[in-house]
Amino acid sequence: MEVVVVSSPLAVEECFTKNDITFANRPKLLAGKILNYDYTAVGFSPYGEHWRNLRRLISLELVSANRLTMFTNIRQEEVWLLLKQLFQNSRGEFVPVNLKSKLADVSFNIMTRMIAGKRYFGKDAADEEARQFRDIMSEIVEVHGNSNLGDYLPVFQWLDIQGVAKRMVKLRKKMDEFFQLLIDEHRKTNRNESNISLDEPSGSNKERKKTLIDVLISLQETEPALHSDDTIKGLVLALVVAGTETSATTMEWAMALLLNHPEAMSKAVAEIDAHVGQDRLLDEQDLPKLTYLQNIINETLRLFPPVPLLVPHESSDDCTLCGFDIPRGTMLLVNLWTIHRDPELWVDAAKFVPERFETGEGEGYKLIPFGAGRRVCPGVNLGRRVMALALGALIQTFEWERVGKEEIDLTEGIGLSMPKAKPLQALCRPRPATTKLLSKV
Ligand code: HEM
Repeated sequence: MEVVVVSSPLAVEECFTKNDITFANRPKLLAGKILNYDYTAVGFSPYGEHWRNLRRLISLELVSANRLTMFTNIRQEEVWLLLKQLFQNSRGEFVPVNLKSKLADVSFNIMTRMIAGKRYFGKDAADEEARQFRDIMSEIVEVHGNSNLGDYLPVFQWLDIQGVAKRMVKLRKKMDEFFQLLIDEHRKTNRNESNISLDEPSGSNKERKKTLIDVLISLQETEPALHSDDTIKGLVLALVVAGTETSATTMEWAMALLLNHPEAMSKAVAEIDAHVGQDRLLDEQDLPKLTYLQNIINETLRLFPPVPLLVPHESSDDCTLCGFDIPRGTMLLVNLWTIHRDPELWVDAAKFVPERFETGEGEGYKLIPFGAGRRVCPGVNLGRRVMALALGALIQTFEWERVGKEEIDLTEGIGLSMPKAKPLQALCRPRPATTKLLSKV
């Protein structure tokens, strides 16, 4: 397979405007072939029209305005739980916090509660089911994080010298059984509870919740072909793979950058104090007013995009790109990392300057951390909400400091979504002005 790497905004624009239909496919990479093998509707699937069904389901059933509202309290509760834990640990003093794992817990628990009404991460998620899910997730991250040579050099496909294919086959079986049990459990509970309202907001962890799986099972009755168990499993897989690590790593990078730039942190705190105050916790309705906070997130996504080459695309037909002939079946990689740091496109490209977005510096195809065109990330609104809510709440209520005097090391590591090489540790203590507020959470 030929591979084309694009690293200029003009070429990106041509890919996702003139050639958007041609590049709407995904190549048959090993991860997609094996992990999604049985799931004919899976989003990452290159096959036929199936990805359209997955995107339709995500748009309508998870990230539509209605559904985002329905799941608001899950996002809010998970953020509050994090604040509560930090508050209890700190007892008013600066204490070290492993931010990487805390932010990952929030991100994963929000997603698994929306999907299945379950919390699988954190100290209180200690049962066997939670352990199994965490094992599956860490294995997915590991096998996806390491490139598979066979995807790029066909001779290695036969040899499987990295043993990736064997591991994936095993992992698929484990995952399939886990997700099937989850669906069966929901189906059984739904039968026993004849009158659950699907639009009723979800409650706390102890209550019966209306989850994405409930919604899909009910749709299965009316349109079985579009909502088979395989479709549901494929959707769950796509969401936990695509929608958790991405947000968690971005929040971790954002906190690392803020710790290295205390002036930006102070500005963000001042903005929150001005628009929200110190007598209540910020909520999602405050987010549109917090433009500096949004700029911090954009600047983080510019410097550390969690999907730095986008998910690979494939041409379904011959086409031309910037005057070059591109044959059908070519893999397209978009090098966002290079575009986002190109000194020809950005002033002080390597520096963390959230203010640059106040003057419209990121317009056009220069900043595309969520991709573009018809395969653009469908979770952009959800991801942005979760990140802004969690970061805003952490900044509003705690003072943050580096563990040592030296700057936080910003070296990138290897993983599913460009993680920090060294997990972020920081010191935090409640802000005097918000201690009373925290004690009520
Ligand atoms: C910081 C947060 C996130 C970032 C930076 C991000 C980024 C991306 C990127 C770059 C792509 C590939 C686009 C392309 O190939 O053109 C993508 C695809 C995808 N994202 Fe996200 N994403 C984030 C959060 C989420 C969330 C919260 C969800 C959950 C709904 C999600 C679900 C997906 C899915 C299902 C796809 C595959 C779409 C397809 O193949 O048609 N993402 N994301």
